Amino acid sequence: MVNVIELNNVNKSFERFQIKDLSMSVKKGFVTGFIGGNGVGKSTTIKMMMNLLQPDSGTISLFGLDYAKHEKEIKQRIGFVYDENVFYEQLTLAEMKQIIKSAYKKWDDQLFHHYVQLFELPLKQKIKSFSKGMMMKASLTMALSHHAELIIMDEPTSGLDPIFRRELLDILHDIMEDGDKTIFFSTHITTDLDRIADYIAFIHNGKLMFTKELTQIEEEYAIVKGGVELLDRDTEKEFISIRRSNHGFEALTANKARVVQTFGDMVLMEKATLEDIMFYTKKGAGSVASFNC
Ligand SMILES: Nc1ncnc2c1ncn2[C@@H]1O[C@H](COP(=O)(O)OP(=O)(O)OP(=O)(O)O)[C@@H](O)[C@H]1O
Repeated sequence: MVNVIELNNVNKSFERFQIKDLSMSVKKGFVTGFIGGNGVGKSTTIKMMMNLLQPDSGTISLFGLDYAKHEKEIKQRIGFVYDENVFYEQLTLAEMKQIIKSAYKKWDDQLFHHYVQLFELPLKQKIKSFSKGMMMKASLTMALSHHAELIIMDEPTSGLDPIFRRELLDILHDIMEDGDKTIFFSTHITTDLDRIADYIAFIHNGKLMFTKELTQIEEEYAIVKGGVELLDRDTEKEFISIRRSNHGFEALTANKARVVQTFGDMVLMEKATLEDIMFYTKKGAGSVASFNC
C-alpha cells in the first residue's frame, strides 16, 4: 500500500511542549482520522505536514517528495482546510476565489460553483460577515475545487451544526468514491469517525500512541467491568487505566483476548469508543493507573 504522507522520527520543541520522535504514515485511498485531546500536538503535526512549521529533526514527505525540493508540486496536490480564517476578510467570496484560483493549475470553476450552490454560500457578501459555519464551508469549497489528491483538514467539523456535520461527512464519503483520493483530518468529535474513517491515528502529549484500522481497534479494545476483588498487582497489568468506584471497577484494555483468558466470565466487556480510549489513555498517561470516582 502506498503512503501519501510519511513522517519519520519527527521532533519539534516549543518552550512548554514537544512532539517526540513521531513516526506515522497515511495510506493512499483511505480516510484517516487524527484524534487526541486539547493541546496534544494535532495542529502542530498538521502544520508540519503542510510545511507551515519546520521540524527540529526528522523527515516529512508527501507523495514521496520532500518540501525542500518539491514544495510547489506538493501544495498543488493538497486541499487544505484550516480551523482559522485564512481569507482576506474585506473581500467577497467571488473575489477571494479569483486569488486562490490563480495559484492552482487544476482549478475547476464548475466544481467551485457546484459547492457554492450545495453549501448555499453568498458569492457577493464580504467574508468578514460570514459565520463560523459559512467560513468552514468556504474553506472546504476552496479545498475541493482544484482536484486535490489529498485533503488535509484541521478540525473541519468544529463549530458546525449536527446537520451540516453529517452532510459534510457525506460529501467526504462521495469524494472517496473514485478510490484515488486520501483524506486526513483531525477532530475532537470522535463519533464523526465511526461514519467515515478507515484508520485512526491517536496522539497524546506529543507522542503517537498508534495508527490502526478502525476495525482493528474494535477487535482489540474493550471496556471491562467487574468487582474490585478481581484486581491485584498482576491482573491490573491487563489495563491501560482503571476507574474504581463503590460498585466495582471499570477499565480499558487493549487486549480483549487476554482479558478473556485472565478473567473468563467474571467480568463484563463492552465496546470501547474512541472517546473511552482517549479518556482512559489520558488517565493512564503511559503507565497503569487507577483513579477513583
Ligand atoms: N508557536 C508556538 N509556540 C509555543 N508553543 C506552541 C506553539 N504552537 C503550539 N504550541 C503549544 O504546543 C501545544 C500543542 O498545540 P497544538 O495546537 O498542536 O495542539 P492540538 O492538539 O491541536 O490542540 P487543540 O485540539 O486544543 O487545538 C500546546 O501546548 C500549545 O500551546
